[in-house]
Amino acid sequence: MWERGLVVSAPGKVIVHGEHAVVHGKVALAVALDLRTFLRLRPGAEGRLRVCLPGVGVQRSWDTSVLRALRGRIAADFEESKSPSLEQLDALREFAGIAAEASGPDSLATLAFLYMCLAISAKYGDVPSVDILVWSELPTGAGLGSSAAYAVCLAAALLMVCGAISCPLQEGDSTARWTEEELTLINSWAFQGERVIHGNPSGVDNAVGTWGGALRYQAGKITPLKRVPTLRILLTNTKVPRSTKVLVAGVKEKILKFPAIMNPVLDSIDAISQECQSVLEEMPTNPSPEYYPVLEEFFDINQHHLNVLGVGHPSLDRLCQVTASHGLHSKLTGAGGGGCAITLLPPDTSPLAVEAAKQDLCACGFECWETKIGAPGVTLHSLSSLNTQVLHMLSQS
Ligand SMILES: Nc1ncnc2c1ncn2[C@@H]1O[C@H](COP(=O)(O)OP(=O)(O)O)[C@@H](O)[C@H]1O
Ligand SMILES: C[C@@](O)(CCOP(=O)(O)O)CC(=O)O
Ligand SMILES: [Mg+2]
Repeated sequence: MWERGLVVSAPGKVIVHGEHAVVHGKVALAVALDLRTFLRLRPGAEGRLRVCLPGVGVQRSWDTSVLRALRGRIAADFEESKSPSLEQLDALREFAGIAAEASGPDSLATLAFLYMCLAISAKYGDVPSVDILVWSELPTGAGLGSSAAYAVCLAAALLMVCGAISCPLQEGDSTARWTEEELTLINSWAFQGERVIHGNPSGVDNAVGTWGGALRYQAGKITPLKRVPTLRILLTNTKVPRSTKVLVAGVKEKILKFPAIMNPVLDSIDAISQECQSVLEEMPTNPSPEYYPVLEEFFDINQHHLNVLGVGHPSLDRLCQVTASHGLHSKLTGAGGGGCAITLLPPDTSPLAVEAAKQDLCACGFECWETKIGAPGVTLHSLSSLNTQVLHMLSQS
């Protein structure tokens, strides 16, 4: 089974409420999305580690002996609970030929890969001779947690290859998942990968990528939501690029500059997340329209708060105006500054209104699609269980 290769996948996410505030210890509600990142793991040439990341234009390979020597130089103490140090990241940048100020997707993805590979192999085994290819259905840098899905896939694959977690797929199985204990380890290492990419992540994205479903997240505490109704959600990508790292740093700066003004905003976002959780948990599985106005008001209020935090964007204002003109309510999701927004589609919305809203959004140059939420977390797949598009994308090298 291993000779032919294995595939690990992890879902993206939608933050319903609590983005940014969650970095400062407040509550966030997040759900896994039915768009996934896939990682193909194959035995490589002896003594070579190869990584191919077509989504960010990276194709690199290294001698495992060279990586082992580098690991020896920066080993300090790699732990799943310990942040990558500035010195370690500088050494990895120098090794990979990445300029100190480089923050492009290719640089961050290579850096996260090298960090996770060296740290995990230092703790659990040897630098593996493997070929790794990562391909994603998720847009990169659009607020849907592509960085976390990437880090979760890498953590699961590297921990498995180093023997720190089992390979749960039995002959004949199409998919398999790991035990709670193994998932906890995957999540901790994925968090370190997110740290390389985001600087100061809250951990909510990697938690959803690992566990899937719908959850409440606060300061590292993950609580699955008791009941989640079937909600119809329209996802719209403004296609305006932005970096989570830069936006998170901007919010921190604003809080430090105006604590008395900004902290109440964070508290209010926290209250929205908590109220929204109560409303969702009280809703029946297929809720009738009268449950929706309060959820719509929460969207509107939070969108204003996120603008106050400085993570809005004219494209997002436009998006909210377009959907409002069809009686629909939207808010940004993820880091903002462009990227994606979510629009609630109550069951009594006429199909014509939804179609008209979609057309107007597309006319703005945005891309939108309806989505299912609550997908499974990190999963191991047999090759034969994957659809042809995924197989095709994973066969490039
Ligand atoms: N498929 C992928 N392959 C490699 N790296 C990826 C992939 N998807 C995301 N990344 C990494 O994650 C970064 C985007 O993360 P971020 O700015 O947090 O946006 P988001 O998580 O909202 O998509 C990219 O710059 C890249 O380094
Ligand atoms: C802004 C934030 O709350 C979510 C970022 O999500 P994304 O990277 O934009 O998908 C940051 C975090 O929670 O780490
Ligand atoms: Mg991210």
